Amino acid sequence: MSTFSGPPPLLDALTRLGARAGQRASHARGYCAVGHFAPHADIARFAASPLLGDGPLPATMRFSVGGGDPEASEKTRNLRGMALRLHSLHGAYDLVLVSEPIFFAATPVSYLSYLEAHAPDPRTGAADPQRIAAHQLRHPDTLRLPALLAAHAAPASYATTPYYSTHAFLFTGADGVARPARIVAEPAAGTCYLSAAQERELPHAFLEHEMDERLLQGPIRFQLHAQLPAPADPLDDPSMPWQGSARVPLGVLLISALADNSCDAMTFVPTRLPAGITATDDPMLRARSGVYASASLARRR
Ligand code: HEM
Repeated sequence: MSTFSGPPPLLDALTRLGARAGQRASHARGYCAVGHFAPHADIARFAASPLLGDGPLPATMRFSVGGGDPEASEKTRNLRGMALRLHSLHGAYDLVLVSEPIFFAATPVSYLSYLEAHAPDPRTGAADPQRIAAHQLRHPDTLRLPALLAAHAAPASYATTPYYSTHAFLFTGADGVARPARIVAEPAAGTCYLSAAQERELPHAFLEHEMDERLLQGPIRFQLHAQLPAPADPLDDPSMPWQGSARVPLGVLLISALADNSCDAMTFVPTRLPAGITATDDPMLRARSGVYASASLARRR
C-alpha cells in the first residue's frame, strides 16, 4: 500500500525539471487543433455512454512535446502528446494520450523518485549519475519507457504516430458489464519516425508547419480502439506493456484545422469521463487528476 501523500510533491518535482512560470509544467510546447469524433455504429455494445450516443462530437485537441520546456526541440526523442476533449449536451470527455504504449512509472512513489533523481544538482547544473543509478536500482519499472523512446527517432509528424492512454479504464456496455481496456489512437497515415538525415537537418520547430501543409490535402484521421487485456495484463500499472491483442473499434477522429493557441487555457484531465466510462484503481491515474488541477491553478496565478 502506497503512503504517497498527494499531488503537490509530483508537481514540485516536475517544476524543478525546468518548467516556466505561466506554462504547463509538462508538455509545455504544443498547439491546438479542432475536428470531430464519429463514434462507431456499435459503440453502445461496448460503451453505453449517452455522450458517445450523440453522434459526431466536436473535438478540441492539443498536440505537444513532453517536458516543461516550451522551446523544446521537436526532434527530441521523448513523448509526444495528444490531448482531446469531446463535447456534447451530455458533458465532456477528455483523453490525454502519449505516443508510447507505456508511461514512465508504475506508481506515484516511483515516478517521484524518477523526477527527483533527474533534477539538476544545484552545484553542477546537471543530474547526478550516482543518484540516477541508485534510483534505477530501487525502481526498475522506470527503465522501460526510456528504452522504448531511445529505440526510434521522434515522430515525423503528429499525424504519423499512434497515441495511447497507457492506463486502463472501465467501459460499461449495453449489457451492464464493465470491461477494462486501454485506448489506442492509430494514425490512418501509418507510423513514421524521422530519418537520420531529418534528425540532423530539420529545424527544431517543424511540426506545426508540417501539419498545416498536411491539412491542405484533407483532414487527418485516427482510428480509436479499445485494447482488451490478456489474462495476465495488469489493470493498475501504466508502465507495463499489455499483451492483449483483441481490440474493439471505438470510432474515427478527424482533425480538420489548426486552432492557434485557443486551447492554451484549457486543462485536459484524464479523469474527466462521461457516464459509462470510469477510472480504474490505477494509482497513477488517481494521482494525475489532483496534479492536473493543481498545475492548472499554478499556471494561471
Ligand atoms: C502521475 C503521473 C503524471 C503526472 C504527475 C503528470 C503531470 C502533468 C502535468 C502537471 C501536466 C500539465 C497540466 C496542465 O498544466 O494543464 C501534464 C500534461 C500532460 N500529460 Fe501528464 N502527468 C502524468 C502522467 C501522464 C500520463 C500517464 C500521460 C499519458 C498517458 C500523460 C500525458 C500528458 C499530456 C499529453 C499532457 C499535455 C496535456 C495538454 O496538452 O494540455 N501524463 N502532465
